[in-house]
Amino acid sequence: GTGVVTATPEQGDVEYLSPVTIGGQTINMDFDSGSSDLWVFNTELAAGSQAGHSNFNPETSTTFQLLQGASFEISYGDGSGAAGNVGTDTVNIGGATVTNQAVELATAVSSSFVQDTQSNGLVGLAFSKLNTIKPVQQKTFFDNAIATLPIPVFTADLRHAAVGAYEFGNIDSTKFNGSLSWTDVNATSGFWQFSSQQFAVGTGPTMNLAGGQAIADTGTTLMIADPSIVNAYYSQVQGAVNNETVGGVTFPCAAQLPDLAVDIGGNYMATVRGDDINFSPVDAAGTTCFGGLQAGTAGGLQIYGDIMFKSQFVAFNGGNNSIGMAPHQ
Ligand SMILES: NCc1ccc(-c2ccco2)nc1
Repeated sequence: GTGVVTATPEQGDVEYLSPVTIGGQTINMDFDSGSSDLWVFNTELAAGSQAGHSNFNPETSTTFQLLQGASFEISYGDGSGAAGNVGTDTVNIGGATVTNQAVELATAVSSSFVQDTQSNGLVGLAFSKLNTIKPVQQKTFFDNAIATLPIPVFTADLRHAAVGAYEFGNIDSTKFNGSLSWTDVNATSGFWQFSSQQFAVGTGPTMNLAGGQAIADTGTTLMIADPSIVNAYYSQVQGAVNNETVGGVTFPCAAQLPDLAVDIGGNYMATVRGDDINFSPVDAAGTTCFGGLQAGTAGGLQIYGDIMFKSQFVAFNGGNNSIGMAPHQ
């Protein structure tokens, strides 16, 4: 069957939370197309870490089974991480159900996760080759569900400061304008990765980024692009500066931000709305704002995170390893 759940943004669109039912217990979690572990806050965690969270209780789930001797340990690009034990249980996401899903019970989580009491774990939706469970790697929810879905797809419909949705096994064509543009994905790295070699700032000329590669990552808040793109973009924004103290580019909150179009696999130019690149104020007065577009390393993998998803409806096809995109309806 299919499954559909809400995707509710935290304050400031920092991340999006969706209800997941594990062994009959419903817990709000962060769906992350940039990683491949499903781990959850739980009653095995130290009380101080559990405080304020929804904690899965494996003892009250009649379907939970410990996976003897299995463990996980994951660290993310933002320096956060989690580690712990592993079991299996029935996981139901909006109706799409997997009866023997690996559920990773964190016994240690980094402080940024503890402090984010809205989020109680991650559902990894990248390729299973990135799963960190040892000694035997386990599959993602999507990998386990895919054969039972009417079509081998999940979609992300993320919105600025509004409730969106994740859907499994169906593409809701009322959620986007026109037709989806499809692009082959290179799954070698385990990410939903595609070439992204051209870009345009506002109504300006199309510019080249030879060899550019990017991933579609719902678990990253911002859009991390090559410095050449970031410099070209903010050269068009009055008062934009690289603010070392704050850790990225800031500009006056009143600035008029141009749109940014980026190439998706040579087939489609995805336009990211300028308004969404005005991410958040850094000062109480709301005078200086932090950019939703920030620089990665030159020539490195670009990370198209939630800033892009707020402009584009995205379908992830695990049947033929492709990604479909179109502007939101
Ligand atoms: N890209 C994976 C990811 C997702 C969320 C988080 C996170 C840290 C604190 C709260 O959430 N870190 C990394």
